[in-house]
Amino acid sequence: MAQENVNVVARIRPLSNETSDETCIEIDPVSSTITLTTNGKEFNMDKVFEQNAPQEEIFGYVQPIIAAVKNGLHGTIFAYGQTGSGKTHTMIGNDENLGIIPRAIEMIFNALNEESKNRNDNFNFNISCTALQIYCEKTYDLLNGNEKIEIPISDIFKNAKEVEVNSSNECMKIIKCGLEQRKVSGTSMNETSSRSHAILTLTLKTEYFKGNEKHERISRLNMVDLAGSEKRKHTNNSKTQNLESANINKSLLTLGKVIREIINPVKNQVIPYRDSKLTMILRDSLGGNSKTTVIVNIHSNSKYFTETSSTLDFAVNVKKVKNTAILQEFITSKETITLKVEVQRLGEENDKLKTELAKEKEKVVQLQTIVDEKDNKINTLEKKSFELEEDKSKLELELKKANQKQKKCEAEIEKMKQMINGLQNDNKQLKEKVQELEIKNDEMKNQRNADDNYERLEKDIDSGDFDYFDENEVPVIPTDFSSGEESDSEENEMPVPMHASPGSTSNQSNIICAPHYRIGTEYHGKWVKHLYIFDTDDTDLCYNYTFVPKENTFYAFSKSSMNYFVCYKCKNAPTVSAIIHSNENGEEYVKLSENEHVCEPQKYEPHVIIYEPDYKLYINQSRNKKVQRLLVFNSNDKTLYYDYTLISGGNSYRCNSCLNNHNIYARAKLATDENGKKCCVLYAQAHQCQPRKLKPAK
Ligand SMILES: Nc1ncnc2c1ncn2[C@@H]1O[C@H](COP(=O)(O)OP(=O)(O)OP(=O)(O)O)[C@@H](O)[C@H]1O
Repeated sequence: MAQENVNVVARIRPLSNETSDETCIEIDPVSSTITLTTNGKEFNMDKVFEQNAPQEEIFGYVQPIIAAVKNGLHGTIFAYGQTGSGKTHTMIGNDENLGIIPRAIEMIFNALNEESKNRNDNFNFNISCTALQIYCEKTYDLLNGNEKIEIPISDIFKNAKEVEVNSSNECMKIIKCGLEQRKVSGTSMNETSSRSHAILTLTLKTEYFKGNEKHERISRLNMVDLAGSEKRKHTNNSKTQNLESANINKSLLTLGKVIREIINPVKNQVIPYRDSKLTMILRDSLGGNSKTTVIVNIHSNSKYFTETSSTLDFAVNVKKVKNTAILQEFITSKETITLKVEVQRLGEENDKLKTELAKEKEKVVQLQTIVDEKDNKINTLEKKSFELEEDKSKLELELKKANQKQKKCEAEIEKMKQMINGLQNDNKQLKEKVQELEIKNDEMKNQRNADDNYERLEKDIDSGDFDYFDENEVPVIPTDFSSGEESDSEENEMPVPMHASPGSTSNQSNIICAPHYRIGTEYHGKWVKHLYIFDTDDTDLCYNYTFVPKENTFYAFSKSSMNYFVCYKCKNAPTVSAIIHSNENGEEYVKLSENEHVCEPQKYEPHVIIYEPDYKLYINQSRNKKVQRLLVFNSNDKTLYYDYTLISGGNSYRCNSCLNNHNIYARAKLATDENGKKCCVLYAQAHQCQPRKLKPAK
């Protein structure tokens, strides 16, 4: 573990085609000395590569570092120099002139593959790479989308993405890809000027077994392409480029300062590696555990004399830095390995258990939450249950009271029912009594009427005012009862309706003369006039027409003008017009136009047939007018009779027993039955009147 100085080589870039292309240095290749022609200052290097030195030659010079890294030592190669001096050309190069980085990668893979083939001690290797850039004092990961990262001083690669690579091609592809994201821009001094420091690191892990021991080596090769320093006076940069330039110069100044302090340490003063990101990364490479080669690139044009002088000063200083490269090998016995494996296994198991424990804890927390929620629910339900119990007790109390009330009410209802029954019975009895009394009253009234009638009748008969027909007499039919004159008719019949002579002017088919019509009035919610018409040939038939009041003649039934009727039976039939005329004898008749009226005439059923000598027809002169009455009684015992009064010229009679019923009228006619026996046939429409006892039988 001997200390050794940082190896410093100078590479002079070819002069450009500038007109004032005059060099400011002289080179002594034997002593590797560069002399500034302007001031004669000499700078001794470990090696000087002149303008035409090919890339292979430069690489050939740094190969020992790469070999050392392959064998387990840390190594660093970095290029330093003013902008445009050829740093990127030296480190990366191009497809035709590969720089140190692609050549180093290829060499490492070839060497390790070769070694792996040749050794028989279970030699194994693994290579990974990282690529960072420092731009304006911030670090970015070129293999991870140029993401900005922090680099802790304890482990500068901690946050960097480390990509395992299996071949030099793969490795170069990845690195090229990363470098495409590097900050590069065209400046007045370099069309492809790097505006950031690029740090590519290969990490090599090798292992082999020797006896019971496992030998592990972990070494790193840092290859750094620094951004170039530039003087303002030689540039015509943009504002951004000037800012970049200021940052580049600042970090390079810090690098120079760190190097000066390494070579001239101040007692009790730490080397200010932390002053810049670059020095933090190069900490091991400068004064630490690394074999380091610095390539100072020089643009020898005399106009860059100051920059060249500064670069050579840096080179001389960095050359004084001493490093101690330590073999990064870790030897482990099999037991230790076994134990390590066991420890690792236990660690993994522990991790697994920790994960499971965390999951279980999470479950417990979830369960606890559920339990808490349930507890809350239970509390709420208990509270509700308690409240419901209270309500239940209250309701039971109220129910008890209500039941008691209901019982009382039921008892009262029972009492009232009994009372109602009693009252209903009383009511029934009273009604029955009332009915009885009403019947008695009616009977008494009837009896009184009958007695009056009978008395009057007997009186009439006794006084001789009362004529009657005997069975051989033909009654005289009055034509005008109001006039009180008797008819001269000598027909041997009871009052029978007859045809009137139609007027000579009338061509109507239905012309009916008095007394074959009758005008009656009925009450159906309002008073309605009826025209009853009898057929003289068949006294059983009757037409019943209802008067239809015409507009402006409301209820105005007139004998002198046309009246309109509808058939009572078929109310929908056409209107029938009727006018009452008088013939030359002064008899009234009805002239009826029965337009298309096909209704069947209503037939009266015989109500009673009275055989001789049981009927009598009287003409009563009482009450200042002649009244024709039909008295019908049993001639044997004189106990039963019907008492009818003739009320119209149509041989119609009203029952004297039910005077109030206007709808009831009767007609009588003398007839001979099939045995030739004379009789009186009495027709009565719905006449329900019972025969009355006139006089007790003698
Ligand atoms: N030794 C060389 N042989 C041929 N061409 C060279 C050599 N050195 C530099 N050049 C050319 O000079 C130009 C600038 O070189 P390069 O970009 O490598 O400089 P740089 O130091 O990296 O500059 P910066 O710091 O601005 O990035 C490039 O076109 C490069 O090809």
